[in-house]
Amino acid sequence: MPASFSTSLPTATSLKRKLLSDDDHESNRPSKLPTIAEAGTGRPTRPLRQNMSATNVSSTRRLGIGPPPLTMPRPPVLSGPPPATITTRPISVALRCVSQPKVASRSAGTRTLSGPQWASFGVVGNNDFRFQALQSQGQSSVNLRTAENAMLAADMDAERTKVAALRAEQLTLTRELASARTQELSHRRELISQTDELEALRKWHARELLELEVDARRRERELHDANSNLTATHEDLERERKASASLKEALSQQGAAQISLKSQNSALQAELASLRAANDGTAETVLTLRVDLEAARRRIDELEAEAHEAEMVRRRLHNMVQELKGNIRVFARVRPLLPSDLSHPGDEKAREEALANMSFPDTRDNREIVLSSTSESATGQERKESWNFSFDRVFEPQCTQEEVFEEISQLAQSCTDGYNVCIFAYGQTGSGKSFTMEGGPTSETVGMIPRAVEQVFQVTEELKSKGWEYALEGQFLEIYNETINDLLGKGEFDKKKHEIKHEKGSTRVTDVVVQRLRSAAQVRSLLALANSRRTVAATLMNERSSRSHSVFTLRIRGTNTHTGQVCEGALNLVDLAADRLKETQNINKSLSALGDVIAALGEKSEKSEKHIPYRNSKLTYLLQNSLSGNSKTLVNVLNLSPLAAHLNESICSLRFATKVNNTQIGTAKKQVKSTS
Ligand SMILES: Nc1ncnc2c1ncn2[C@@H]1O[C@H](COP(=O)(O)OP(=O)(O)OP(=O)(O)O)[C@@H](O)[C@H]1O
Repeated sequence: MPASFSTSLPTATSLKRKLLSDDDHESNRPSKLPTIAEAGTGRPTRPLRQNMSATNVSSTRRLGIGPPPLTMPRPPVLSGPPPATITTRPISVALRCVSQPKVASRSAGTRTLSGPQWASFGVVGNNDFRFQALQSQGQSSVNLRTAENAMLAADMDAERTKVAALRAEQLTLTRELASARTQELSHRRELISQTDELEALRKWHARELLELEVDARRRERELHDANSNLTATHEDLERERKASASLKEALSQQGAAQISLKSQNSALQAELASLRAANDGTAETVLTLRVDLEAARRRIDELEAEAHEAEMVRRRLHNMVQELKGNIRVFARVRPLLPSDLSHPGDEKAREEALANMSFPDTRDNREIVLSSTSESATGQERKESWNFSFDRVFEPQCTQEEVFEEISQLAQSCTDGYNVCIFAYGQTGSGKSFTMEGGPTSETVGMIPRAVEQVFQVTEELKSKGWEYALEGQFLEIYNETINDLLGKGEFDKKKHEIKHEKGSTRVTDVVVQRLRSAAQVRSLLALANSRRTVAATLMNERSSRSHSVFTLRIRGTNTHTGQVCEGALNLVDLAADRLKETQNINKSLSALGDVIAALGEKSEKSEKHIPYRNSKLTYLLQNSLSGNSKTLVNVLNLSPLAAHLNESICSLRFATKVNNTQIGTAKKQVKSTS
């Protein structure tokens, strides 16, 4: 580890620092050496012999043996022969003799006088003698001193020689010391360079170690990746093994199946061979049959052409029949008595009393209705009255919707042939107009509008095979108080202004929804929507439903792709309102306007210049195109209440219907154009 490595090895810097500190130490070392100054004084601090032997040892150590030379004091090396034993004692003794007034030891020829002697000398009183003695004594001491000085000078010379020798030796030692220091310095430099080298090596090792660690980590990661790859591969392998096992299983099953197929194949091959043999036999038959088929196809084409011709004939005949029946037809329908008509539905007598006296004498053609009543005259006599009416058809209370529609369905066929058909339902309130036109929710009670639409779709579907393509459109309007409302619009009753426009033989009402019709089911949902809107409007305004007319218009445009013929027809299904306020006095305004238009149309067929008052009501103006011209067929379904209480109103309605029924408005002609 690099950390342990760095702690175990001293750094180069620390090592250098140590070496430099040693240098400083060494630089102080000469203080430990004997100083020249001391030697110069002539008073060496140590005995020379000792010094010399120490120098020798030191020299020996400098040559590489023993402890490091720089740490030990280095005495001067004496290169010369050991000096002669020199004692300073005689000199010091001589000097002491010179300085001292009395000399303790004298040569044998000298006599030393004591004090008492000097005293006795004077006492004797011979001054010359004493002077001579003293003079001789002085002379001898001068001589002595001279001799001693000569000896001292000789000693001094000898000492000086020694000092010079010592100085020479010191110089040599100094040089040696300098060379030793140079040597040491070079060693230290060497050591520093080695330390640097060591440091570089350590760094290199540290780098190497780091790289090795990085490499080791990378390898560890690679190993980990390799391990996970190996695991995934193991899993894949396991899956593959399983798949392989299941494939083997499937293969063995396929093998078994193949074997059975092979056997089946060989059986089939045998069968094929026999069939081929049979086929060869029938080839001739096939050829004959093909010829026959070709002849049959030609015959079919001829027959289809004949069928088309027959269809055209059928249409002509159908419409001739309709025309012969009259282009104004009136049906009277009496609704059954309802439980809601009676205060006590279970009471049979009350039931009989509630019912008006109605009879239907024409049991074969069902064309008659007879109403009768018994009243008391002013004289108190019983007065019997009866009213007999005859129409194209009278439906008794038990007649079903289907029976009523049978009479109308032929006219739906006429619409697809290009005729304009108007079917009006009218009668007093609660007589069953809505029931007749729209009907109930079940398939038995479905009214004339849904049935007629269904019929038209059915016919257009059948005529497709004869080259006819039809486009159907529907609109549903309400006329209330001479205002038109769109029952398929947004339900904004009596707010929007809709205008009736007659252009090129067709009628258009502005701003109303004209829905493209694709199925009878779609028409049913449109009728439900219109009814819900009418109900909402009726809830908001009382009596509205009995005063508003509804007009459902189905426009049919057919194109024959074979012949290019185009025919346009319209089916108008009108639920006429009965104004309760006026119905007791007269028929309501729209109905009377309709009666006037029909009457004028009847007169016009006799006098060609007759004015037709279409504009007298919104209803007649709206239906102008369907009422005028040669393309019209009118059906009036008069609904009657069975109640005795409504007898007068019923008679009134029956009279109006008779008036309409007696009108002839000319022969209807279909609207056929040619695109070519
Ligand atoms: N042929 C019928 N068979 C059974 N029920 C009938 C028949 N005709 C009418 N009804 C019932 O008589 C009631 C009144 O009929 P409907 O609402 O059709 O009269 P309406 O003439 O349209 O009345 P209004 O003018 O007030 O709208 C309804 O409940 C209806 O179901």
